[in-house]
Amino acid sequence: MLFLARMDVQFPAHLSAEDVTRMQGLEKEYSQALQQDGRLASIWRVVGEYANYSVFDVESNDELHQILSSFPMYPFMKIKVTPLAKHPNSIR
Ligand SMILES: O=C(O)CC1=CCC(=O)O1
Repeated sequence: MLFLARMDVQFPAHLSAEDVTRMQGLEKEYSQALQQDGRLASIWRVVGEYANYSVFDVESNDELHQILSSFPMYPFMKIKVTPLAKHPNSIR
């Protein structure tokens, strides 16, 4: 099952720069593991925003929820998920 997720990041003002850097490092590690195993099929930066669009390829809604809620920066992200179906005009 394919899902498009938009993630908007907003760190609280009281978080130190060191904590933000540490979070970003943990996020990168987790994100790259998901990319290695194919569940995070692609991730794109939204130009000019601290946000991304990501395509997930997973078995179920429950699996996607588990993945999203395990992102280290999950408490600091607003996430909007759109389920994707095959377009009838697609050649792939
Ligand atoms: O867009 C970001 O930087 C936050 C994020 C979520 C998953 C990821 O790899 O980065």
